[in-house]
Amino acid sequence: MASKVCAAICQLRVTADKKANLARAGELIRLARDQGAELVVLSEMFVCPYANHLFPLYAESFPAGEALSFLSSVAREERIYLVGGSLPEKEGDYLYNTSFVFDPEGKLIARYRKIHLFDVDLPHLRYRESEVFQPGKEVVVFPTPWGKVGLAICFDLRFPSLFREMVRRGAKIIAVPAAYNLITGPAHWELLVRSRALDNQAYLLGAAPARDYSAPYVAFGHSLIVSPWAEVLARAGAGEEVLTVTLDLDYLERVRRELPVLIKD
Ligand SMILES: NC(=O)CCC(=O)C(=O)O
Repeated sequence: MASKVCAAICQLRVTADKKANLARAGELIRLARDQGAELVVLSEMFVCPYANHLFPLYAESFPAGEALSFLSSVAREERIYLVGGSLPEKEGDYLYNTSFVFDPEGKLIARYRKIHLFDVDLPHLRYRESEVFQPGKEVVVFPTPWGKVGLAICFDLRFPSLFREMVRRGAKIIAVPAAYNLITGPAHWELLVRSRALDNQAYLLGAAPARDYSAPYVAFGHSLIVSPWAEVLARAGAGEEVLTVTLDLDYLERVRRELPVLIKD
């Protein structure tokens, strides 16, 4: 098993034009590849603005769909493991907020449906993802040459037991496509990503979209790559950006050995 992997997050500005979003995602993924990335993560809803009324219009049913075929092709062309952020997935009569993962052959190797839907009633932010999406039911980790990678989406970050379950199943790296906002983002985003890294002694890849004040839901930005010691290894600003960091799995094993909290759980 290889002990080092160059991981990247592509923080892109999402527009209402799906084709343009895919083209831009392709450019940023190629930029990440030029910087050595072998594992690339996109944000939650990288294909469409984050808005309940739009999700059904952009939904795709595996294996058909523009975004799904784009993800598979770019993973194959660039020879990367690609965590395709998330997109609205349609199966039968139901929609899910789903992350699809492709391997360097372009083959689908994992599919995670967001378990904890974003239903909140804050003074300046009311959101009800459950009005359009069904919650997922399955915890997902997938194998890579560097060890197992777990998947969570955005609001899931607030539910530590999900992360602990991924770690029980062997996850060393956890990819979190997300889209925090200007209310909860400044207050909680970094704290949550670092907390989940700390309590699971895992690498966390928190992938956000770039901020766009003209969007119906203004994303916070500030994608993060955090170490098993909860250090921020890379932090994006609010605009478009590619983050790349080499993750050292021997270091992770050292942290878990020297501070053995997981085995006592
Ligand atoms: N899309 C989401 O799940 C947003 C989650 C969020 O902003 C939070 O505060 O949690």
